[in-house]
Amino acid sequence: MKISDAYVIVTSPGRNFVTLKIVTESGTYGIGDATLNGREMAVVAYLEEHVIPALIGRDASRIEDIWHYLYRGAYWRRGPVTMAAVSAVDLALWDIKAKAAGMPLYQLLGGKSRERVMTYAHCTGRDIEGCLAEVEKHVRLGYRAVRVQAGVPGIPTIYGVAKREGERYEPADAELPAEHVWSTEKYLNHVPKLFAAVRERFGEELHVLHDVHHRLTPIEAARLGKAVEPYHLFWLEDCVPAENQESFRLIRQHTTTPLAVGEVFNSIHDYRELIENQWIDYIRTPLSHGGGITHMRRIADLAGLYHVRTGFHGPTDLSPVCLGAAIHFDTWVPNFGIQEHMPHTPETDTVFPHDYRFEDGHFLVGEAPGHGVDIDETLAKQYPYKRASLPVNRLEDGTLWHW
Ligand SMILES: O=C(O)C(=O)C[C@H](O)[C@H](O)CO
Ligand SMILES: [Mg+2]
Repeated sequence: MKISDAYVIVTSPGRNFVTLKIVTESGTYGIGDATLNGREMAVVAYLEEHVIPALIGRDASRIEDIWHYLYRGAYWRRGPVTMAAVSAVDLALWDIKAKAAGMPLYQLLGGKSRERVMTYAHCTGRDIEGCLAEVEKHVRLGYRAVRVQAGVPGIPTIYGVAKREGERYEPADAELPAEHVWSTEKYLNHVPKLFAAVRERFGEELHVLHDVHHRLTPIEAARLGKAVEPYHLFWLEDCVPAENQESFRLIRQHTTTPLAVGEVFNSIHDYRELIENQWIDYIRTPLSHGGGITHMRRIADLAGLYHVRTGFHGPTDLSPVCLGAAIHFDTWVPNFGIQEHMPHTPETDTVFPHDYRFEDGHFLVGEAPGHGVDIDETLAKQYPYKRASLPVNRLEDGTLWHW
């Protein structure tokens, strides 16, 4: 199964996506997602200049060897650009292997551990009432789990909240980074009221999640975790920037609120202390940033030893290729927790035909050989790349903060 061709497709059906296609001599091909939101073209250059020339002629069935060849061969190791490129190759090769075996990917991984994959929806509002209206809508659509984010009085633009009621939230909305303003005190004083309102309106059973998006210090995160314990969140996500894994020791000492982390991680080494010390409850790294199936299953296995479960990142900036592969992984992985779901635009869904389905708050895996997602290359050409950046955050006095 020699690799005879490989190329990158950049398309922007509503937002930018980078897709790697690997073709073998027999004509069987696989595709992988290489999208790194706001830094897309860095991965394109990495793949075209450094990876594709080294792939041609290699045996596509040797996934493990190719993974180590690309990881060790770069010498520099890890990092989001390298790992997005390695992930795309890995996803495309698993797609090829499963197609060659005539099996859906979950079968190659070890078969089904569950019938369906629970997913959570994004519910956002300019204020608490607006957010509750979105929760109501999503509960009616069948979701058992919702992520709630609401505007905070005194903070003009905040992470996770769409500009207008009913609109989709898309953070990479400007060519150069938009500047937002952040106040920790205003946020901390307001946000527990949101969870109180959700519990009062929707009762105890609904799973409620929230993303702090890296904005607090450890002691502030501890205060928030403690304050929201009566509302028993499914998880509190990215409550602090997590480069310093040790900071989770302090948070954990103070609160029983479950913690999720890792959407910006790309290696098992980013997680080791967090998992081994049982400081977190959910791992968030998507397959397209964490080294593909080959590396993410090692992280999931390590996590499983410590009762830590998966809760893969699934915003619109990961393409349907990543989501499709994730649904296979979620269907197999023994320590599954939940899968994030932010629906793609109809244009994106047409550029990437797929066989996964959403039904009653869950994803159902498809039975097509491979990961079940393809790309319509002719249609993709109609949506050229547009530069788009994620925002930055400043404190009210102008100090640059975490976005
Ligand atoms: O979906 C989430 O949990 C996010 O935090 C989304 C991120 O802001 C987004 O992926 C940044 O590119
Ligand atoms: Mg997040």
